[in-house]
Amino acid sequence: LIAAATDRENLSSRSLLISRPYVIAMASGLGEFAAEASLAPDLKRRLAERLSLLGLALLVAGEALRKAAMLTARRAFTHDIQYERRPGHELVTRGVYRYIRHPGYLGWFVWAVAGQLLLANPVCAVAFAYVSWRFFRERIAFEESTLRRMFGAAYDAYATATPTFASPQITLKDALHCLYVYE
Ligand SMILES: C[S@@+](CC[C@H](N)C(=O)[O-])C[C@H]1O[C@@H](n2cnc3c(N)ncnc32)[C@H](O)[C@@H]1O
Repeated sequence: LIAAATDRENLSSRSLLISRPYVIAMASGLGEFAAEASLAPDLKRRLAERLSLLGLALLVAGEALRKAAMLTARRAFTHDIQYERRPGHELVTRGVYRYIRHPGYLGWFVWAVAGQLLLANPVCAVAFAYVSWRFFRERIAFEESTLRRMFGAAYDAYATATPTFASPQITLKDALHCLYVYE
């Protein structure tokens, strides 16, 4: 509905973001839930008591952040990464984009992991976090190379002043190394 309201011209069934990897990921989540609930129901209940409320809160927060990003960027929030600057495509640095680069991706990331916490699925929660973090790290690196070409020094200044969550410069190995060194 928000995609229809903000960028009706480019609306298609692809706007629903339902791809093969997405269906496989969701099926894995349901599979883990069913397997654990039938093999170890008590453990699953205890896990759910600890994780489900947190999962629900994060699910709502992630979804709200993504919707806020779409409503802020409007027509700049295209489904596919743009290679060339379209007429009217301005650099968005207001609203949620003031606090973080790629709030839409962060919202999706939080929403995806939170769904698995809500289901009390430890294996899929870790797997979703790892796979989607890697995916966004690569996508952000590519998207930012196009944004730098389109907006030049203005994008450099924005990127210097505003952090992002899956920095193209930091790998998971680097992040774990920092945790190990500074713990
Ligand atoms: C699916 S949208 C995702 C937007 C952003 N990465 C986010 O997570 O909120 C992808 C399009 O957004 C555009 N885009 C990303 N950040 C932008 C910004 N700060 N200002 C203008 N356009 C942006 C890119 O050119 C790309 O075509």
